[in-house]
Amino acid sequence: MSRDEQHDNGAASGGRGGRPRRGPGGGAGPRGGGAARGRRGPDARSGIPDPRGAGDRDGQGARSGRGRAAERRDAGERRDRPRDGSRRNTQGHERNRRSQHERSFSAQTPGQRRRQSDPARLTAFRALRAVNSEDAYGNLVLPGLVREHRLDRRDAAFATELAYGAMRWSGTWDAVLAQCVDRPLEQLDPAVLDALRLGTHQLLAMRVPDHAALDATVGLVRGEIGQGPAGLVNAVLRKVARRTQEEWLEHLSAEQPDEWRRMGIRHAHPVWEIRALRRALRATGRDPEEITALLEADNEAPRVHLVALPGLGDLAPVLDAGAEPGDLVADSAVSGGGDVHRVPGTREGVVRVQDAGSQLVARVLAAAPVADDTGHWADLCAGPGGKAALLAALAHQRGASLLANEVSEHRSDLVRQSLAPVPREAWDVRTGDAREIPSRHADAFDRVLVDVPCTGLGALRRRPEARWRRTPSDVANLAGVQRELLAAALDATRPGGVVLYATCSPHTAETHDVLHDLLERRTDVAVLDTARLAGQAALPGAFDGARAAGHDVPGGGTAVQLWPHVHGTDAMYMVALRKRA
Ligand SMILES: C[S@@+](CC[C@H](N)C(=O)[O-])C[C@H]1O[C@@H](n2cnc3c(N)ncnc32)[C@H](O)[C@@H]1O
Repeated sequence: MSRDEQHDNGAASGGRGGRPRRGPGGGAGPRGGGAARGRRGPDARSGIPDPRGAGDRDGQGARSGRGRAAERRDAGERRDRPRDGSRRNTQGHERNRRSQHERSFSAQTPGQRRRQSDPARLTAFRALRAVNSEDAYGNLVLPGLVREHRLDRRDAAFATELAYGAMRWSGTWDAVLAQCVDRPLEQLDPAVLDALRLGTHQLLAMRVPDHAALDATVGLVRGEIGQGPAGLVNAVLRKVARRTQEEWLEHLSAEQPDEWRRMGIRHAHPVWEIRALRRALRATGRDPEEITALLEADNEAPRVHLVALPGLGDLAPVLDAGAEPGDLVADSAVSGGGDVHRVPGTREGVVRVQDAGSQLVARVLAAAPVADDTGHWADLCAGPGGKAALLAALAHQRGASLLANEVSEHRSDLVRQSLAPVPREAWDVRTGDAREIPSRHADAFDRVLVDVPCTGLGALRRRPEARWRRTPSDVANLAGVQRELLAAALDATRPGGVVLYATCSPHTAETHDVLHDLLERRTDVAVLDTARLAGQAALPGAFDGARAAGHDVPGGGTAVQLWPHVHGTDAMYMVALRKRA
């Protein structure tokens, strides 16, 4: 199983978190709700991910974000609810009689009647603590905690939605909490603040009855932190519960000084990222007004894309098992749900989870025309190895071989693991700084992939906490190494060979500006028509009409920018360059 979706700077994974409910306008607000009181309108979505995907190690999200458990709960709810909208059970007794202004819920949730914290909420709490106090990656830490707490599928799905949801929406929930706590949030014990975020997510974005969210969160705090803070948490969450999600969003939005901040609240993204994403849409020829759709897509759990390594894996059993054929690249599929580790071929590593955008990157490099290809290919920034495995399999089919380089020892090990299913003669792994490669391998390779370390702003669906962790200074800090790695890639490429510069960030400082600076400095490089290469490497029609992904590059040639809301992939950027003879 590829782990390339799991790690920072790569097409990291995560997205098992459930998707927040769609807002009244169809947007993915944390808790849409239609009518003002409609916390759970008839079309509301549970936001609870498919429990069948909850334990997958790759970390990609369950496709629907909606699980059997939620469906069972809904089914129970529908049985109980007569057409007149009152809530009667099968014996006709009316239950939960409330005024129109009170909230109603259908879900039975883990620990609903327990006074102490239950394992699902404890798991979510520990995941959130690890992320916020130890800088752990949510999508890496949660699966281990789920195993440690021996959660069944339903509780695993609940814990996942709760943890990922609280991570994803923490900026918005903090704005809510700031109005309910009588002191600056920074003055709270960080563990208490995390518990409040979890409680708020249950109250505003999940099908958890108020009393259950309150009791369970207070019980959690009592058990994990102490009796003192339990009182504070109780009082604060009662204030949170006085408004619906939509009412909170309206209220907070009305206080914002401008549209950027309103968007930030409503779509749970930092303002600087919204500005950068909107700028990137415009720079790549798309309508900047697509920003809302993009932010909503970022808040959805990604569909689980699978790839069969060419010549090694077979998609037929995967499709027989319920997956759908992918619509972007050959040999790909979209999981139909369930535990991807049971998909035939995953155990052997010849079928693996990989975002279709990442698959396309490898295929574009392999498809670029190179006269007299001598079969020397390189991947300069290979860890953890997802693209390297696909490239090596493609190389093997052509009698070529891949040098997969990675600076980190640990990630080099992951690259080796990832490459293991590919015949050994088709690859080698080097551990070291790619910027040193030209000193030993100048003008050596026919095809070079340089998938640079980046902010990962194109992979926010997979990494629930990443958006709040990144800062504009990260962009500036990465600028130098991105330029140096691209220069090294060109120096390591033989005249006539091709370099593919790729990044899973659409930020123009990591895409357009890097390319622009290179073209200013070097005369030995020509930008290829990357859009055409991508069209040839992709399935027919993949980029037709509104799905077009290419845009012109100053001075000639094109680059490709994929988008989650358009292509259903990470926002991968790629541009192919020919080193002039
Ligand atoms: C975006 S990730 C690559 C993802 C990878 N291509 C895949 O598909 O699995 C960038 C990688 O570059 C590595 N890296 C960062 N600086 C590097 C350097 N100077 N030389 C080589 N690798 C570097 C990082 O450790 C990280 O593993």
